[in-house]
Order: sequence, then C-alpha cells, then structure tokens
Amino acid sequence: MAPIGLTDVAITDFVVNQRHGVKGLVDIISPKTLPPCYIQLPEKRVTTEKLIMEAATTGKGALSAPVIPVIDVSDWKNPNVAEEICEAAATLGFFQIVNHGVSVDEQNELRAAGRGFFDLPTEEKKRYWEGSSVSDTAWYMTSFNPYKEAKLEWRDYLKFEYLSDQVDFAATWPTVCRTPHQLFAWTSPLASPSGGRRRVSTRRSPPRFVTVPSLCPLTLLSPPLPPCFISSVYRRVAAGLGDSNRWLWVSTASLERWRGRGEPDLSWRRRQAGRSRVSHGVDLGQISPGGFAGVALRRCLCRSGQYSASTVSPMSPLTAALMGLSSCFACCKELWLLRSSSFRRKLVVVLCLSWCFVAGIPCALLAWWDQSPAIKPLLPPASTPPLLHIPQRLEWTSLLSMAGPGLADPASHVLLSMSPSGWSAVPRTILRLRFSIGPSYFDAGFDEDCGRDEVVNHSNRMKPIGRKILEILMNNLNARMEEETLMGTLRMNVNYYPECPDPKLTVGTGHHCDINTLTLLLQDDILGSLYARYGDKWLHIPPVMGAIVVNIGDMLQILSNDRYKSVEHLVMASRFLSRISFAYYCGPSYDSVIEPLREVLENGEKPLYKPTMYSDYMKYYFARPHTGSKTIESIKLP
Ligand SMILES: O=C(O)CCC(=O)C(=O)O
Ligand SMILES: [Fe+2]
Repeated sequence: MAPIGLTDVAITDFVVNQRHGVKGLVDIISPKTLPPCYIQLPEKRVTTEKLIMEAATTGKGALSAPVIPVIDVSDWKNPNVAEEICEAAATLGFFQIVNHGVSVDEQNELRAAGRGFFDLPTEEKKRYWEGSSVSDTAWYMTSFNPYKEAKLEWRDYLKFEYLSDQVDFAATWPTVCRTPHQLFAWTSPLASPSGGRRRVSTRRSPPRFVTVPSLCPLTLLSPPLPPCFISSVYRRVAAGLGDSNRWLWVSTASLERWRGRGEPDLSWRRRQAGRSRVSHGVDLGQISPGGFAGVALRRCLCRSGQYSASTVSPMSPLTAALMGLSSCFACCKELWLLRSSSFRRKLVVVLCLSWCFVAGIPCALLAWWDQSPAIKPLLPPASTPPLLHIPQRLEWTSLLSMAGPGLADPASHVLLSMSPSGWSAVPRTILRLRFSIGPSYFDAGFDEDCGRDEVVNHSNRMKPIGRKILEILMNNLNARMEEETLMGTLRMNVNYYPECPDPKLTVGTGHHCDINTLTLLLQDDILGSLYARYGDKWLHIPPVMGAIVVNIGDMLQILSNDRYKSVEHLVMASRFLSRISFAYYCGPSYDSVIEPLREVLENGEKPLYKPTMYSDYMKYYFARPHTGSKTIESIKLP
C-alpha cells in the first residue's frame, strides 16, 4: 500500500522527475510501506527459498554448497594465485581478493567520500542528474533506467568515467568526492586491533556498585525533534533526519568538552559528510570497567545514514540510579577474546554495548522503548524487568526474552549462519537490537592527513590490480594482454541503497551481468546484500573485511568464447541499514570490436558470438531495464 496521499505517480515524480532519488524518498517522505512502484514481479525478487544458505560442510553424505573463493594475492607471481583466479573465472565468475595493497583506511576514505555525495542536499545532487549533468564525466541517477522500467530499483548511483588521457577530467566532479575529510580524525577506541587502552576486566568478584554523580537529569526524548538541554546543538543534528528508531547517546560531560574546545558547531554541521558522532560519556565508562575509559574524550564515529541517529536522545542515569559495573564484562570474557577477527570484534562490541544498555540504564532504555512505537513490537510488554535494579549477572536468556523473536529476513539468516559457533542463541537478539536501534560503535578511525582525491585515487589503486588479473586470465588463454581491448575504458559506479521498508518485495540492483571485461567491487559490511546466480539459486557473496570482489563481465566471456563466465548478480536492500558500494569497471575502448579471440579458436572451435563494437553493446544494455543475461544473448551466433 502506498503511503497515505502518495500515489505511485506522485512517488515516481518525486524520485525521478524531481530528482530526489530513492534516498530523498526515504529521508523526506519516509514511507512505512514499500510504494507499489518498487514492488518487483515475483520472478525478480529474492526469497529465502531461492538462496543458497548453507555453508559448505564436509563429511559423509554432506551437501557441499559452493563458496566464492577468497584469494590471497600478496604474491601475484605465485602460480596458485593464477590457478585459483582462472578456476573461479571459469566456474562461478566471481571471487574475492585480499592482501591486494589497498588498505582498509583507504577504502573507508572512499566510503566517506561516496556517502558525502549522497548526503548532499537534493539541490546539489540534482546538478549531476544524468542527461543534464554539470560534469561530462560524472552522472547521478536513480534505479537503473527509470524511464524504461515498469518497476524501480531501490538504489541511487553516481557514475564516474576516468579519462586518464585528459589532464583534469575530474575538475567538475562533486567537490565532496575530492576534498580531504580531515574531520574524520577521531579514532574510535574500539577500532584499534591492538586493544590499546581497552583493558577488559576479567574479574569475577561481585560487581562493585558505584553511585554516579548526576551529570544531568535523564532526558528521554521522542521524535521528531527532541526538546533538550542544549537545544542549539541537538536541533542541528536532528534536523533533516527522518527515521525515528535510531539514537545517539550523549552525555553532558562530553558535550561540555566539545564546547570547551570550540568544536561542536563545526563538527555537527559537517555531518553531511557522512558521519555522526557518538560519545559514550563518562557514565558508560564507569559501568564498563576499563572497557570504555576515556571514551568521552576520544569520541567514536558512527556512520551517518547507515547507523546514525535520527533522534537525539541524550541519555544519562537518573539522579538516583545506581550504576553498577556491567556484568557483561565479567561474564562475556570469552567474547572479548574473539576480537582478533574484525567481523567478530564488531559483533562483540555490539554485544557488549547492548548489554551495557540493559545492565546499566534499564530504566532509561525501557522507558524509551515503551514510548517508541517503532521499537515496541520487538518487546513483549510482559517481559519488562523491574527497573532501578541492576542485576549482578544478567543472563543471555533475560536479554533474549526482552528482545523478542529473532529476525526473519535473509540478511540476518545469513549472518547467523556465519556467526561463530556457540553464539547461536545470542546474536539473533543482539542483531535485532543493532539493526533496530543501534548506531555502529565500531567504525574504523580515519587518517588525519587524508588529503587525496579519494575517487580519482581509487582508480589509480584499482587499475594495476585489474591489469594483473586480466594478464593472468589472458595468459591462461595463451593470448596477449591488449590494454586497449581489456581496459580502454575505466568507469565507476558508486551505488547507494537506503534502508528499505520491505526489501523482500524489491531489489537494490536488479539481476544483471556486467557488460565490461572485469569489475572490481568494494562492498560494504552488510551481510545478505550481494548475490550471484548459481543454477536457479542465488549464492551469497559475504563481505570480507578489506577484500575486493572481482567478477567477470560479458566482454571477457565473449573474448574467451565462454571459457570465462559472466554471471548474473543482484543486490538486496536492507531493512535497517543503508549500503554503499563501489563498482570499478574495466572495459574495452568504445570503438573496440569484440569477438572471440583468435587464440581460443585455434583448434577449430566455432565462435559463439558475432563481432560487436563495444559502444553498440553499451547502447543496447543501457536502453533497457536490467534483464539478467539477455544482453549477451543478443549477439549469440545460432
Ligand atoms: O552494489 C553492489 O554490490 C553491486 C552493484 C553492481 O552489480 C554493479 O554496479 O554492477
Ligand atoms: Fe554488476
């Protein structure tokens, strides 16, 4: 059902003609249900039955599901690397590479630049609308081809073309993608793998209860714009943010510090660059023995849009509240020890924070939960525990019972199937909390001096990687690496998928094959997003910290006369998180004529495709909605 008063026509007009994009729809109109113009035909949707869920298992009689290989390319000369790449290219059409030399920090800078663009006001973004863009090499668009599609896709995107033979081809690009993000100098105390200041108490002696001097009276506020004690600061943060089920936790103490340093105005205003701040304040420091000490000064980052607050709810203990050492730090010792892997570390951090919420300020949180219609359905009212009592040990079960049933959507299913063994009973609940209300407390810190043009720089980083992979693939065909044919055009799509009211009914990016030679994709850390075709099912391509996803495009399938596979893939949106991805496309130069290579036909093999100029192929593809693998079929020889 369309949101009241908004017909499909009005929504399409708003999103497409008025150029607000689907992000504008979410930010400004916030439909609670999916507008019909986004409801895809059943065959285009991804349902749980169409997913390959099981990880490969071994042993007698076990079914072995395919897994997208993660290839360590630290030594490109290692023959195993070439072998694994060629094997993946010839079978699944997808693989991931790690140790490729592009650091996580660099990737995060790029993400910040990308989010920076989508966080710009519509008026600014509109200037780049495809067809009338102020730039010859950067175009902004929504869906895929909204003028031709019966149903829209839940995505906005910004396309770049790298014309490395022209000196300042990026001069007209949105500045937000070019300027340094020096504001992201805060280091998350949770992000350093060394542990640094984070000492985790392992003592199991009875928790020491302390009385926290009142920092401020509890201020629990509900959307849309909270009245609050430092309204000038909060109003600025809250303005323009739509969704009501997110929040920030800020203590007066830390705010005072910011003010003392003359910072708040500047920093809050810059949230458009894709960041919001979360300060845990001294109160959280006190209930987490050592765990978050000093956080008030350091501050954490959380990604706006993906995790940010839309309502600022400054929470502090009630004057009379007893604050106890959060029992989670004692009883979850083993979880902290799992910090060695980043994915696990993230989850652990979320677990502990969620725990703190419950253990440390039950009254505040529960009262807020109670008031919030968006959260209420998650919490069976009968399970509300007594307030003002801080249990010495809070068992997982009590947390489970408070949070209600687990998530049902594919994303969480996948996440659960990947969670470390032994957590099976826990994450479902915590994830619910995270997906529902939790800002991210685990974003990486940013390099203070990142004064580069992130998007331009990305091409400089990706191009040699693309060249190495293409060289390997060509060698394997006994063919030469023709730069012009294989990487004569270099383009990038920055795809933005906002939170979606009903991801199961729509798609983020519809099923398609890439038309180029090779795509190097940087995806986000949201599970259950990217899927590749495997038979009549979809195979999940899980985010791997720092990895680049590589996939074969149609041009390579044609050149190799079907030895390498260009495989259909799609993206699902997420109910609670926005996602950003960067697809870097290597392709032939526009006037290259592509046909099966002489080298692969040497033994008398018949060519499967007719010669086609790349620009004609592109025209065919971009003139239609996403249609799976139909583009390549259009040039198949009988
Ligand atoms: O967003 C993604 O992960 C993939 C997008 C994609 O397939 C594309 O841009 O070609
Ligand atoms: Fe793609």
